[in-house]
Order: sequence, then C-alpha cells, then structure tokens
Amino acid sequence: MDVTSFFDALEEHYAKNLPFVVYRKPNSSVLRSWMQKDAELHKTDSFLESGFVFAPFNLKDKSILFPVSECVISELNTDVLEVEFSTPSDIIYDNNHKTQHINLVSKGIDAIKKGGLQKVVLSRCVTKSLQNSNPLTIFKRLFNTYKTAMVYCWYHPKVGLWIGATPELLFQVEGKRLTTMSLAGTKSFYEDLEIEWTPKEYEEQQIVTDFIVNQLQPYSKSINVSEVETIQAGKLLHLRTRISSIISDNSELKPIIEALHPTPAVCGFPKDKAKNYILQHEHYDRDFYTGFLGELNLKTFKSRNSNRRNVENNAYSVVKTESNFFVNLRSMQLQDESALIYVGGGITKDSNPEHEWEETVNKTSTINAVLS
Ligand SMILES: C=C(O[C@H]1C=CC=C(C(=O)O)[C@@H]1O)C(=O)O
Repeated sequence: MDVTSFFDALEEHYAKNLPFVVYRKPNSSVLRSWMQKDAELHKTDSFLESGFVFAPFNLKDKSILFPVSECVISELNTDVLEVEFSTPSDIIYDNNHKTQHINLVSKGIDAIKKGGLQKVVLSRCVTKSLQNSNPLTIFKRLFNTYKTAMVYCWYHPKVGLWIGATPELLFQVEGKRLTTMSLAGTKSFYEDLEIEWTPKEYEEQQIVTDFIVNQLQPYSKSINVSEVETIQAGKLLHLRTRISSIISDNSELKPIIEALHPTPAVCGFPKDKAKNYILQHEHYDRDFYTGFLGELNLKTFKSRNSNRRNVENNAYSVVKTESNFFVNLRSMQLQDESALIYVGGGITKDSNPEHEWEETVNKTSTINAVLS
C-alpha cells in the first residue's frame, strides 16, 4: 500500500466518525492502522481477546478494545512522512495554573514527609487552542520527530481522540518472554548524554525498578535486570533500567497487568496509597493519560531457524502470541479545535516544587513542538 492510499483511507474513516488507531513502535519503520468496521464500543476486562487495547489510568473503568475480527488492519513501510511544517507558538500559562500545580506538589511533599507514602506522581492538564487541529497532520509530525517513541493517534467517536509519543513500555510479552522497563527521572537534553543525576532522581527511579521486580516475581521463572542507563526522549533525558523475565507456564495476562499497572513511574509507591492520593488531590480526571495502549494477544508467525542450509528446520515455524503495551505519556486529547496536554512528574521527599513545575513545562514541549 502506498502512503497516499494509507492516509486517504484513514481520513475517510475519520470523516465517517468511525474508530481507528494508527501507530508506529519505537525504532521501527512499520506504520500500522486498524480501522474498526462500525462505531460499536467494545470493552475488555479479561484481556483474553485479541485486538488493540486502550486502557485508562484507573482500571476500575473498563478498557476499550478494537477486536481483531472487527477491524481492517493495514501496514506501510516508511521512515518519513510528507507533512506541512509550522512553527509552534508558546503555551501561555495564567498564574493560577502555576500556583495550583506548585500547591499540589507542596502538599504531596508534605504527605510523603508525614510517612506512609514514598513517591507520588502528580500531574496537570493544560489546554492550547489550535489553528490546525487535523489529527493525522499532528500524528505525521510526531512520526517524523520522535523515532525512538511509540507514536500513535487513536479515535473512537464515543470516547474521544488521543495522540501521543510515549517513551515508556509498560511491558511486552512474546510467548513466555516478558520485557519491560523502569523509566523515571527527567533532565533537559542539550548536547550530551553524559550528565550528572542527583540522588533524588536515582531514588525516584530505583523505586520503580524495585516495584517491577517485586511484582513480577510471583509470575516469573527468572528475572534479569540491566544497569541503569541514560536515554533520550525528544528534548528530555530519563534514567532507564531494562527488565526481562521468563514467565511461568500457567501465568495469564490479566494478573500481570494488574500487578504492574500503574507503575510508580506514573502513580507512586506504595501503589494503592499513591493511587488514592492522586484520585483525591489532582484537580482533574486523568482518564486515559498514564493508562496504557497497544496490541493484545496478537498471533505472530516466527521461523525457528533462519539457517537457509537447514531446509528441514525451516519447516518449523511456530505461532506465538504477542502483546505490546505502552504507557500513555507525552500525550494529548483533541477536543473542539483545542489540545488538552497532560504532563506530570514523580515527587519524593526531596522534590522542589518550582523545579517540578519547570519539569512539567519541559514535558509539554514534546507535544507542543508539533502543534500549530
Ligand atoms: C508522568 C510523566 O513521566 C514519567 C515518566 C518518566 C519520567 C518521569 C519523571 O521524571 O517524573 C515520570 O515518572 C509524564 O511525562 O507525564
């Protein structure tokens, strides 16, 4: 399929108010679109189906599913998409917005100091009015700008339209092999990956790593944890640890999702206390921000042996079930010619409210860079 027909089909589908998702996984040139045949709202609670899932922060609200059987799936191979460029304007904040976030963070630090809570991720939502609110134009710009991110545009007429470029994998399972990451700590990227991280950032990230390893233990035969590394996500740097595990034969997806989501990278620690704190104190409903999205139980064909001389072995191709979930970060919702941009940051006892504000301002630039 060529680029024009790929995007014309999506534009037509959107014009008919029908559900779709288009995305590209990190460091890949494969663009994939799913177009659901009708406007039915399918949900999942069991995570046993095969499809594309869009899950909220609070799993008490069910996740939206585009079932494989109800969708037309298309693929396109490309590294760049042609799209008009325009210079983004700055987001203008009124003082109230800043004061509200600083107060939220200060209260969070106080709550941590009182005990019981070690980390809480606090966030805000800022609205920007757009001159060009075509979702596929915004998606194409994200696609060209953030090669290492999972970039997506998701739409359901009964739910809304979300767009994002997330650096964070919730987890991926292929057969019995599970891969995930612990991502936290943020600094601005100038020229160099060799930067000094503070103990606050190391602590904030270590909490996420320990949580993931601990939560995976009951479902794993073995777990591997990498060294901490610095990674670049657009104009930002984060600390990351890669974690992989071989899951036990009888492990199912739903309990693993419930064990990991939401991780302390987007919620806090201990999980239930942090989640309740967020639900009570943040000034808005996160909805799908810091939820997760991606392919659920897709059947993929893998060849066991790519050694061409060994023709007999080549006959052994196996069907594997694969899921790929990404955390819905660096994302926005499109509503009435406006972008609602969602940003947050991890708070620990050593956080500084003014710095946390700056961090969220820097995080908005990931999305703002492609808005006009
Ligand atoms: C909650 C967000 O980022 C998380 C992921 C990476 C680094 C983070 C941090 O440094 O606070 C956050 O934990 C967000 O971008 O809205």
